[in-house]
Amino acid sequence: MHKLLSSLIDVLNPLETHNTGSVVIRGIAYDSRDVKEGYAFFALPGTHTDGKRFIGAAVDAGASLIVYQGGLDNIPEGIAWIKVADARRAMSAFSAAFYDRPSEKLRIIGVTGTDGKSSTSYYIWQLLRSLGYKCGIITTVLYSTGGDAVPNPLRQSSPEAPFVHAALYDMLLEGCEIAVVESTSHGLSPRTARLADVAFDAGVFTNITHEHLEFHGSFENYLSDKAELFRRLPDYGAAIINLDDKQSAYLAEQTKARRLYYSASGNNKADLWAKDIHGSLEGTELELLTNSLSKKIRLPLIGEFNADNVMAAVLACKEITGKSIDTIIEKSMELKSLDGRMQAIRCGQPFGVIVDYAHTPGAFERLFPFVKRFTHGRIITVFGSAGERDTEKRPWQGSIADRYADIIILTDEDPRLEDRMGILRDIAEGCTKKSEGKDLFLIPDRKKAIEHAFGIAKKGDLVLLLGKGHEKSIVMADGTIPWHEAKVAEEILASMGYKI
Ligand SMILES: CC(=O)N[C@H]1[C@@H](OP(=O)(O)OP(=O)(O)OC[C@H]2O[C@@H](n3ccc(=O)[nH]c3=O)[C@H](O)[C@@H]2O)O[C@H](CO)[C@@H](O)[C@@H]1O[C@H](C)C(=O)N[C@@H](C)C(=O)N[C@H](CCC(=O)O)C(=O)O
Repeated sequence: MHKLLSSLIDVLNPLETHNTGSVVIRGIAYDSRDVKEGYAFFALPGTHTDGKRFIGAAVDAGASLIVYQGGLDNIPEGIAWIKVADARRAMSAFSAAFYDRPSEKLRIIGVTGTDGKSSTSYYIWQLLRSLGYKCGIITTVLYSTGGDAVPNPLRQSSPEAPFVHAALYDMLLEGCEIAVVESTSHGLSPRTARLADVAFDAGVFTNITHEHLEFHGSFENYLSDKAELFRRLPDYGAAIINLDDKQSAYLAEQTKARRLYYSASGNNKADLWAKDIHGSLEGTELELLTNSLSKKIRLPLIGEFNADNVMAAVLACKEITGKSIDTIIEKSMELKSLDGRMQAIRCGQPFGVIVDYAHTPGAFERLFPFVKRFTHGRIITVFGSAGERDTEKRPWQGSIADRYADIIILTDEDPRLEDRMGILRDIAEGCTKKSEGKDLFLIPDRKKAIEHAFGIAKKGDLVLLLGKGHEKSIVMADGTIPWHEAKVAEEILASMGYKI
């Protein structure tokens, strides 16, 4: 694919331009290591370094255009360059234009919230497919441009704008009508502008609790960044809101779109509400109600919180397709859960093992009381907290686990450049009822931590492995190591003599 720069230049709102006549653009990169012949290189300011330091490398790799913000000491000769006010914002607009604004030709459903975004997105995608629609999906866990979903190749949930628009473009080429885009607060934030030029038709809000305050600065900013999805909806669009969340009124005020509410707590002011939710480690039974319908269903999904996710998905599908809610609810009984989300590991061992991605206080508050109800023995939990991310949540995670778990084993999640033991000590501050060495263990090496958990687990106990879920790596100070929590758990069980 290629385009003349002259057909794209206006969307950049250039402050200064140089050599921009008859330049051909063949792709877009924000990392010099990804630049190929004819690419536009966006030099982005970063938290660790500045993209402008890599302009030389981008030129050597064949870049035909450099876009940057702020001052530049060595302006390269013999190449086109454009100075803009905000390089990330410019990259978003440029990416949308380069790929012919694919989001305007698809019906786009954005899903935001602290917890449940990926599952809800996946349920919407599955429901749409079972209703006969061809659709794509971009989530933390998986990704599809029209065919079967494959694991997300990136470590980002909301990827950078060039990836998003390229994926939406591929979806159109493959004949998709609808796309489901998991929309994180990072992606929606004007500071990253990753989703700034995606034309959403419907937005789903799952819930909001404490997370990513290292990035947003305050809960108010975090909430406001999430609300960006709702501000951006057109008046003919649909805003699907969890009525049970404290921020539902705020979210509703932020949009001119039609508002639809769901409630898992049985609030009949909602458009769709649930009652008699009974979960077990096998699935979830509940009754779904609207003003004109009541339907008892069984979801093959573990975790009562899935009632919220499924109701959100049902309403989103109804709004985007116009199909009857009855038909959509019927299809929800065949939904599959995401890899690493309440995934039971069964290798014949006498204790239970569940792998889940829960890594926020909100997710802990939902998960622990649920599993406690079905566990006759002890709860042994293994988890950590990400380095260089929200530090305030660490003791909070510890105190929730302290209330419900009998034994806590703290371990690496993604330490990054932080001191590994320091992170574990921060979490341990919240575990006031436990004593180190007795029912609290700090074992940074995640494999050793899981081995320890399995080693002490007895018949009837439940071992909860939290925080990694589907993720395929652990980010350490000196690089990334491959990881697959479910496989590691199975391998350790196999070494103990338990095999499927
Ligand atoms: C903390 C954060 O947001 N980091 C993002 C940021 O990285 P950074 O600021 O560290 O970049 P940097 O290392 O300083 O480099 C600056 C620039 O120089 C470039 N560079 C660097 C080296 C080189 O040799 N050549 C080169 O061109 C880099 O590609 C970058 O564009 O800019 C990068 C490029 O745009 C992003 O990929 C990166 O996201 C990383 C992967 C990340 O982990 N982001 C997380 C926090 C995130 O966005 N998470 C949310 C999930 C939220 C949720 O769970 O709800 C998400 O949507 O994924």
